[in-house]
Amino acid sequence: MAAEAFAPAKINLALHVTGKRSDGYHLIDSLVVFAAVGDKVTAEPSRDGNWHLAINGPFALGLNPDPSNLVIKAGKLSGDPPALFTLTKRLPIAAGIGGGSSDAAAALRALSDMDGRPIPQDVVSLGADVPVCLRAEPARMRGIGEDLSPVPPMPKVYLVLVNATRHMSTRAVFQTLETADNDPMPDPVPWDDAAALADWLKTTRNDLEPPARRLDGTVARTIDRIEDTEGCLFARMSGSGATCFGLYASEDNARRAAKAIRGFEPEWWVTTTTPL
Ligand SMILES: C[C@@](CO)(OP(=O)(O)O)[C@H](O)COP(=O)(O)OP(=O)(O)OC[C@H]1O[C@@H](n2ccc(N)nc2=O)[C@H](O)[C@@H]1O
Ligand SMILES: Nc1ncnc2c1ncn2[C@@H]1O[C@H](COP(=O)(O)OP(=O)(O)O)[C@@H](O)[C@H]1O
Repeated sequence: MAAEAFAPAKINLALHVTGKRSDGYHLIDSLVVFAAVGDKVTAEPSRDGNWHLAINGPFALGLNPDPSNLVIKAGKLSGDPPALFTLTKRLPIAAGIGGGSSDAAAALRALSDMDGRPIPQDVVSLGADVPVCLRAEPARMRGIGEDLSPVPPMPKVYLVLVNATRHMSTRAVFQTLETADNDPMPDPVPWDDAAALADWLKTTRNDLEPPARRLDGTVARTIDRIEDTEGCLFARMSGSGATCFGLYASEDNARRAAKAIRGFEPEWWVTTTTPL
């Protein structure tokens, strides 16, 4: 029997880099939320005993359906029997919104729903973002991504996600970071409304934004476009970029902002969404 799982976009509302491990991985302290926009992964039993992947959707052409795909890697980590996956790729690739990690987590969920197999233990071996993507709920993420703790509920907010459809290498952004030993994120506090969340975010950082801005000039342009829209309470880059988000209190403002940005930049990926 086939099983389907949603792979929501992951957004790092704040991301402090607080250290570096001896293996080169960085310690982070991040407020992560998930959005109602995302990919879809379907799993069904394989007829020939091999793992298979078919990819469709608006960003399908950017990916190869081969063993390097995180969906297949997740499947193999979960063990036999193999499955046939179908991935509907709606999120831009290498974009700082965890598309690959969220697909891997969705593949594990779909397999588990398909035949009851357990979710494997060592999911961080698939990618630092996979543990948080398996939970797919607001969280404070520490360590390299394996240390998760709950945060106060999100207030009603509207997000506009904007990507100039440029791939950004996570590895290159971490390598361009000047200082790894930075202050941790302040403890999250209950946020009454969108304005309170925006005010709190102003006391935080994304330490990967300065190196990403140095690597790709479209990051600054993307933030400028978002900040110029009416009702934008806060704008920042997510993860290692290059997707940036704008935060709004009203759905109308978010929709109008997305329309205005699309008008200026018709080639960019622009979407309105809400945190899950
Ligand atoms: C930066 C973050 C923030 O949520 O998100 P994205 O921008 O990828 O969405 C994540 O830490 C990314 O997680 P993920 O994309 O799974 O990274 P991985 O595949 O494990 O690592 C890719 C490369 O990034 C670097 N890396 C990644 C995570 C980390 N905590 N420290 C690192 O130094 C390493 O050079 C590694 O080889
Ligand atoms: N299913 C997948 N979706 C997206 N990227 C994938 C997938 N499988 C493997 N990758 C590779 O993982 C890398 C990171 O992609 P992605 O997870 O979209 O970005 P980010 O980590 O910046 O959020 C890309 O170089 C991409 O080729």
